[in-house]
Amino acid sequence: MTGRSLDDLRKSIQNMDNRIVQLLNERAVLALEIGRTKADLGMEIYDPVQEEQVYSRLAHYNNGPMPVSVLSAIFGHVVAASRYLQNTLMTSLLPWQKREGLGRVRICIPVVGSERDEAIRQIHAAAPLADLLELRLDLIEEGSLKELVGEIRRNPFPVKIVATHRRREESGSLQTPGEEIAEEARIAVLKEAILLGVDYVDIELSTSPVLRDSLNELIAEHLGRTQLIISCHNFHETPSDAALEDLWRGCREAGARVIKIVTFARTMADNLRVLRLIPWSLGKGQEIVAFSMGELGKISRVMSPLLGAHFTFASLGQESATAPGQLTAAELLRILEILGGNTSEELKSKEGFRKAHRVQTGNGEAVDEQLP
Ligand SMILES: O=C1C[C@@](O)(C(=O)O)C[C@@H](O)[C@@H]1O
Repeated sequence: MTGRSLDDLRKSIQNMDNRIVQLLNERAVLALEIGRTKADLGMEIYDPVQEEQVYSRLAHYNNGPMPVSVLSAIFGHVVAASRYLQNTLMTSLLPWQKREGLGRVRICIPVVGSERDEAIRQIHAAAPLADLLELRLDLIEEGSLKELVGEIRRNPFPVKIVATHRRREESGSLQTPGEEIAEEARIAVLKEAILLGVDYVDIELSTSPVLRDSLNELIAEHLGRTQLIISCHNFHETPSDAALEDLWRGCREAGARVIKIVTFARTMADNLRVLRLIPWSLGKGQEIVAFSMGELGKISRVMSPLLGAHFTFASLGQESATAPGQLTAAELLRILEILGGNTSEELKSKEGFRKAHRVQTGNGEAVDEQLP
């Protein structure tokens, strides 16, 4: 016993909390500075090796009585907060969005870890970078849906949840005999997601109408908290304009809150045909996600949110990409930042960069281009 009164002890704790808040903010300022430097160097925000070093340094420094496991859990949030701030910094560097009055670019990161622990790791790594997390329930073999949803809700970053149990026929992977999950069982998982109050459930237009409608009915019974995404995926080509519009109409008639049309780009022009659907759909008051997959389709993943798509997909890392041509979230943010005209002072001062931006004036003189 120290002999100090409870009030006195609490006062000391309060002072200490205030100091911790101040230190956390000082740390946040440094993290933002690091974010800017990473952006200038074209580095990814998420750096697992560096994060590991933070934890081992702390374990080494720790003299107790705080157990290392608890300290690591606390710093897990601190590190995630830095990533979140760096991500916010990147997205706030998009001046044309302000000019055009467009909404913020929303990024959906799929969670695919086949083992429970890996799925949970991905949730915590992706949440600070994402606006939505897509639980790819067809690719997560272990872990209960309830646990994963709970894990997302408990993480400190506000992210919406998309529940997807992709039909084999539309997943881009080959069907393995005996592996296909019965349609009823697949729908049952999505129903569980609705009962858990996830924000979106994704169901393919090609699913039997009876099963599809049963999802919409359940959503209505639960006060419409969950939004139904009705999706179409074509891993081979981009169908004709008329066929794309037919797919759009099919999704609309099936009661989609958000229509999702994802095709494969065989030519650059395919991107234009898919992207055209976005302003066309928004003009009819219909939320939509539309882009093309594949190497040639990468550009459409960047363009679509700029045209007003409800969200775009990006992966946490290259190894967890769920579709051809999917960029990592860090790559996507970097491209958006570059497109936003934010060129760092350091880069601008480099000779090669200046040469590349030397322009001819009317009288033939070479001068540096005026950059934003
Ligand atoms: O439908 C989609 C889009 C996607 O296939 C892509 O191309 O990014 C990725 C999937 O995880 C998601 O369900």
